[in-house]
Amino acid sequence: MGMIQTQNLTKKYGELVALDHLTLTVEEGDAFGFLGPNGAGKTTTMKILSTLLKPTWGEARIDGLSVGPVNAQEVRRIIAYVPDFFGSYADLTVTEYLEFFAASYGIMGQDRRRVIGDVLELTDLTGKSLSEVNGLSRGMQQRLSVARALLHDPKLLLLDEPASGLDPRARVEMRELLKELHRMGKTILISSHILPELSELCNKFGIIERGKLKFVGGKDELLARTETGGRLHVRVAERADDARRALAGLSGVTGVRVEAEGLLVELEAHHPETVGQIARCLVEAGLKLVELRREEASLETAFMRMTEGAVQ
Ligand SMILES: Nc1ncnc2c1ncn2[C@@H]1O[C@H](COP(=O)(O)OP(=O)(O)OP(=O)(O)O)[C@@H](O)[C@H]1O
Repeated sequence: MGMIQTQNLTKKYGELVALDHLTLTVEEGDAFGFLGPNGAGKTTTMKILSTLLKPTWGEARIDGLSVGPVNAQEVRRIIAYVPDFFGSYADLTVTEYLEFFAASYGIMGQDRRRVIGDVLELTDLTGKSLSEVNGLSRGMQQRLSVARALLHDPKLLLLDEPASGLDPRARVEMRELLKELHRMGKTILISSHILPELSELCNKFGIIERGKLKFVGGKDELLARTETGGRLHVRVAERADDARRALAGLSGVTGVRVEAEGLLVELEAHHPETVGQIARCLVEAGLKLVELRREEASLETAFMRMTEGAVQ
């Protein structure tokens, strides 16, 4: 049984079909990257899953429970929704803000103090507990949103573009936090329109465009679906020229260039086994392999091809 299961989930805003028969399963423990251009239907999906919006048609289940008015309270106990905006909270301090939400979940007294201490530590905000929420940086506000979402110890986190508007350092901090939550066993559904943003965290991806699911699968499957294979960065301890000669003859390799950082290997098509063949070839040639890395940009290309850049 999946942690999230949708069946023909459809949402219309008047004539506009924002979500078109979305059938999707996210297993318990997955970090699922939900990708799509602006207006694809990601927020609509998350809002339906978090009981905030009624579908026009179709069904969604969370941990086996049908999402709807009957189970709304139970579903809300299982999930946490982190929207892509942070509201304004007058002059509340970080602790007051968390106390407010903890109280709304019925967490009281000693428990409340302990839980708030725990989520502040996890999100690295302990030092900010007395600061005013409105004075925090955008990165800290996003982490505080996650802290708030964790108060009731949900099984499933629904995160709508949590990295949007963050500077590079804050993005890294957010990513590390989400990786930690995944390691702790939380199931994560995270949306973004930037693929490299998710490629490190997620074990599964779904691509949505104009409300329709275009693809579901792992990173390798995503790459395999595209026409060109992409590029690999290969570094050997020494004798880069010998490595170039050895790899140039390999089937599936269309070009090898020696660059300042190492070798750039162009592949005809992506097969997961090509990477293994390259490693074996270098080792058999007596070369010391230091690094073998797929160029992330090729994932970006995969995404562009898959969605054809069409936006509503
Ligand atoms: N309340 C609404 N009324 C009318 N149309 C809406 C409403 N909410 C969303 N839409 C439309 O539905 C479509 C899907 O929107 P949605 O916000 O789900 O997309 P998204 O993938 O989350 O995009 P973004 O990356 O921009 O947040 C868009 O065309 C949007 O304009």
